Amino acid sequence: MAHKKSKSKAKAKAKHATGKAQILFLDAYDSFTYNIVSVIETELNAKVTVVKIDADVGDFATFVKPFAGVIAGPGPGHPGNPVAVGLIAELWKLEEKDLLPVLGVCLGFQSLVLAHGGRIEQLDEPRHGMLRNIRTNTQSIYSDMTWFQAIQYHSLHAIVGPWPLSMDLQEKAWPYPSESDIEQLDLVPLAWEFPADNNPALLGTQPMVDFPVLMAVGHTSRPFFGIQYHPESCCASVEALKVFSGWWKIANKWNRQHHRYQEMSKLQICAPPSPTASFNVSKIGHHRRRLVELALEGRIKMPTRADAMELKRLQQEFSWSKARQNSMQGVLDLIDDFPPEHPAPTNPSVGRSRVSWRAIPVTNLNMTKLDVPTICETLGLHHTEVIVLDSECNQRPETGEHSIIGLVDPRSLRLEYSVEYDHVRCTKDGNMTRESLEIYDHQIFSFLKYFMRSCEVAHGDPAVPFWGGLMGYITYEAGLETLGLESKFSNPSDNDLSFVFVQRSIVINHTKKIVFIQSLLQEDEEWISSTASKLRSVESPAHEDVLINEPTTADQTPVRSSSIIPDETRYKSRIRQCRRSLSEGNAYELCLTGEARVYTPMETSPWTYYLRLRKHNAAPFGAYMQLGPLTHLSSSPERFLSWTRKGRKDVHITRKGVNGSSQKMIPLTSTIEFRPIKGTVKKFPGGIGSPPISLAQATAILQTPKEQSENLMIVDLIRHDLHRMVGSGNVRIPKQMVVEEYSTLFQLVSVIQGALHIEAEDESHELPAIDKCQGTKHNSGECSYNTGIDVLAASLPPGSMTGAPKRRSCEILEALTDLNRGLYSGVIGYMDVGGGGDFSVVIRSATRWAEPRRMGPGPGPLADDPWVIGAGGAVTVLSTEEGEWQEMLGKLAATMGVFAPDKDVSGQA
Ligand SMILES: C=C(O[C@@H]1C=C(C(=O)O)C=C[C@H]1O)C(=O)O
Ligand SMILES: NC(=O)CC[C@H](N)C(=O)O
Repeated sequence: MAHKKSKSKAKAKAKHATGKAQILFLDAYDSFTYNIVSVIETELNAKVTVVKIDADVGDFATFVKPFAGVIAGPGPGHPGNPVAVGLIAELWKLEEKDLLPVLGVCLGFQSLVLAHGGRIEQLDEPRHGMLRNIRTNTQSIYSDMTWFQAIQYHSLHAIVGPWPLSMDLQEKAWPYPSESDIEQLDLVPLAWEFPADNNPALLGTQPMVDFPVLMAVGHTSRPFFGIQYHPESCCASVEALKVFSGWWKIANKWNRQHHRYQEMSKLQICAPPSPTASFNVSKIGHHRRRLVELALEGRIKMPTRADAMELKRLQQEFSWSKARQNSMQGVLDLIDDFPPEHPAPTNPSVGRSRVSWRAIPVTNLNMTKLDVPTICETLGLHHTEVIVLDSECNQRPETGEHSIIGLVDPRSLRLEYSVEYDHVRCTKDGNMTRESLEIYDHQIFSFLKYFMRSCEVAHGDPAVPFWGGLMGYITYEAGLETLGLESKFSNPSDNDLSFVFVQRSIVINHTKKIVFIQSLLQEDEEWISSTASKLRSVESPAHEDVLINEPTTADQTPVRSSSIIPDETRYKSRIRQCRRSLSEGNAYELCLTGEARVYTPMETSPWTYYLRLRKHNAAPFGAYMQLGPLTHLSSSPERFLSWTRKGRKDVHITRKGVNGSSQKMIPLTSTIEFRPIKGTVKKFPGGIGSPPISLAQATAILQTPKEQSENLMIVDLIRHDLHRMVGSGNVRIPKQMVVEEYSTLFQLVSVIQGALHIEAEDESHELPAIDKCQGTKHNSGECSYNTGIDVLAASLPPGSMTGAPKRRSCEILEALTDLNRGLYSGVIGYMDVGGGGDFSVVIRSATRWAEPRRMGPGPGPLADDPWVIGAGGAVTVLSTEEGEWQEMLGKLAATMGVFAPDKDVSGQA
């Protein structure tokens, strides 16, 4: 009894201030890291600290001491490459006295094997996103598990002892190896993938190897384990997850036996700053600011554990926060008439301004032709600067309910940014000021978050997704910057991000047939009324059934144009290079793209091309954008990311007060949604005009391992991006791999949603727990909160346009290109003053930039500036050169067709 008591005391001590055991995750820049973190935090009730493999952690043995265990994560590259594994290799060098339990996953597993006398070889047929039956020896980390299904993401495989086993050995009874084999080895196999367990009926394909592949090992004397597969993938069986609790049980036992808990409980975790921390805008919230003020005035002592360093840090943040407030005040002053009295950025709930709006039901107006083109043409918007997010065509309730027309005029405030500079250009009426990003952590998204927070508006109609706010675009290169990568090529226009503050807008609800005319300007009744009466004057067409598909000027045939498409030989050679990278284990999927250029004569207006595009290639995320040097026509089927305005959902979270008491609160929640597309089938295999294939035929093609694995990899990548921002256990997949039909293609679509709990710092009446403030130092970021803008910044560029793992994929693709992607592969959309946002992926689109010589005020692009049309597709190890080339051409054709090219000059782009 006495023995039992002391044991539980030790256990309790092991738990740190959060009351949870601490696990270290060494992240090898993978795109599945936070999916594993989520499983561990939810299944093991532990707190995970994520540290990059190249972080500066000082003495490694000292650094790992406070942790109850380590996960050595998956990642790109070879385990023998010190750069690929970084700190993971240090685990195996720890002295006996410093040992602690480790679970290696994939790359981490391979590193474990390599460090203990095993070999690493390349598989002939790498498996990326493949479901496999895996058989265990039912012991060690697998007690009670005989077999399960898991996903594999590896090109390399590990070999220990005399294996790989030949086919005939596989027939022998488990367990392998024999006792005598074990004696000579440091590592014993714990799980295998046997070809016989993975027959073609399960896989829908031939088994890829004819020998068993090692799936897990355990060290014979040290607390080291490793698994080759991915149990955390959304397509793995629930059974597969048990390995984590199996490992945790052993880890706890080992820690107890080695009296680690007593020591751990005395130690502070000292990890480099968290990658999950949100941008600085909210880091110093209202109450913390007050706290610092009081401390500075000497009226309070900083609560326990807030030492002099912490106070100094807060003090600095405080002064930077003041600087940001001043800078933002200057920017807000540029906005006409809005808001009348700026709310203090730290307390936006005070003095929120109102949206003036008027809703006009189409039926009341007796108009049957109030479609997007008609509205634009009636109001004369089609030949001016304007942003039209057009979801009228091919609508699905979940994507195509609203269209948004944002009016732009010279008095509108524009915010522009280039990755080359550390400032935002704020332009109004042709006058430009530069706001330094230094006080925003050099982060444009931090500036945007602060800006949006500063002009938050309440009291609009909750049924309208956009009341006004920023509309515009973010290029692929601006996305690369968020990953810490630099593009070799600069954007021709100098704008990697461009938003306009839209104060007058028209939102059309296509399902309910209501038009909302809205203004953020004070006393803008006159504009609202005159717009309403212009729309009322639209005459009903004689035939009502031609609404969407027959826009007025769509069939005006454009005059001759010429085009350049990517060079076949070069593109195919790039496909081969992608496949080589995949085989070497440097990536799991790579979204390769090419670019076509179309030269059109001046006579045909961009609006005419847009009308043709929306007619012939209708899509839920259509867009027409005339903004400064840019003209953009889009028929994108793909939502990148949307987030709802924050609202109270019926979820309770427990929050710790300063005095240690815990309180239940209903958090403000924003629902985040990603809608990636991966998997494409042409609808007209014999060319446009030929007989289409049916949905059932397309589904049969899209339900093959090639297409499904392509989609799965991106779903897992997005789950990771989202888990990282919304926290463990807050991500779900309401739709997985559903076939959707579009004008010229069938696509495989998944929907991933996350619940982002926004800590209501401003609304709460108590000081935030200082514990949480310190949390930012080690990974929690809990004292501030993330918003949709943080999720946007943390998820660019769109995973479906990069491949996985994202960062390494971008590097590989960058080396394979000789052009920047610009707006293609970027995103366009809006951030609403009410707090929501929605962005689509820029694909199936055409973009025309004015040459730099004509930049600045003046006309937009001229006719001799080419339309740039990007297209591509995901290359996996199952891709063929011809298949990928054709897929890219198919996607190009859908957009290029609207320019009616009569002359193709191949070979230069
Ligand atoms: C690269 C493109 O599309 C991307 C690639 C897809 C695929 O590989 O199946 C599907 C949709 C997009 O995420 C493109 O349209 O140019
Ligand atoms: N998922 C991983 O960790 C992959 C490990 C290694 N790069 C491979 O491809 O085999």
